[in-house]
Amino acid sequence: MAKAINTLRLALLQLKGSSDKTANVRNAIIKIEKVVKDHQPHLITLPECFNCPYGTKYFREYAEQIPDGFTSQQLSKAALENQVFIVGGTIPELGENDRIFNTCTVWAPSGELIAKHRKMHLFDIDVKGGIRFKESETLSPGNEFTTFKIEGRKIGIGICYDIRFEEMARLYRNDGCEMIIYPAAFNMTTGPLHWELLQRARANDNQLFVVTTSPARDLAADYVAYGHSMIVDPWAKIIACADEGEQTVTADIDFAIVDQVRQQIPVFSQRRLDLYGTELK
Ligand SMILES: O=C(O)CCC(=O)C(=O)O
Repeated sequence: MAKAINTLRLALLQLKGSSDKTANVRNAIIKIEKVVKDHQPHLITLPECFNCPYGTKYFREYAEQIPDGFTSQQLSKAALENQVFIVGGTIPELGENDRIFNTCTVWAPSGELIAKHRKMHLFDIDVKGGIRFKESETLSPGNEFTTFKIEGRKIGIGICYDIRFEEMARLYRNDGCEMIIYPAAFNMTTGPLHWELLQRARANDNQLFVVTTSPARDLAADYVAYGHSMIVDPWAKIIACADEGEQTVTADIDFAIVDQVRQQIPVFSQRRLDLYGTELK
């Protein structure tokens, strides 16, 4: 069996979106080409809803089939031409029975679709004086956990609100993941309160890397994203963080840190599984 790599170069593309799908996808492709030329990453991540405005009234109009739709085809081509893995943020997916999902695709350097995650926990909240959002008005939830391997390292995928559900992250840890990637778009109410906290909590609880990629903040948009795409290591240290604007963040992920933390603070083997547990149904 091939030996797992220790260092993974990661690039997060915090992209500014617009209502023009073709322009949004083209912007992503240009930024992919540039970061590959400048930094040669193994893996590139894109934001939640990077090809459309984030809002329930937009999802059906922008929805595409996967992998036959325009955005999938462009990401597949970009992965192949640039010889890079791409976690393609999310797009509204037109699925079976005319249902729409908020879906993340993962592309290998061969151009092949190697994983697809449909957001499991829909973002339905009503914070008085803050934000009301109800994805379930137009979206259906996914029912599958999603992992993929890159150079021998297992990575789990969640989407934005999924990060609030610690059981999901724990199940990924139980399954051997060393990183969880969440394309995400927090907002100006919950972002300042919970964005960093949740990432550091999931990283600390499960002793793995947590990676988020947000759209850039656009004060003119219906939904103003918080930005601050981030990489948190298994000690819960922030090792890279964007500001609010359109920005590319790169970092070398040292997987040896996963083993160090797990050996030095062995909470995983110290859990009282005789008294409690987190099980996949
Ligand atoms: O959980 C939050 O506060 C934000 C979640 C969100 O924006 C999303 O799921 O798209």
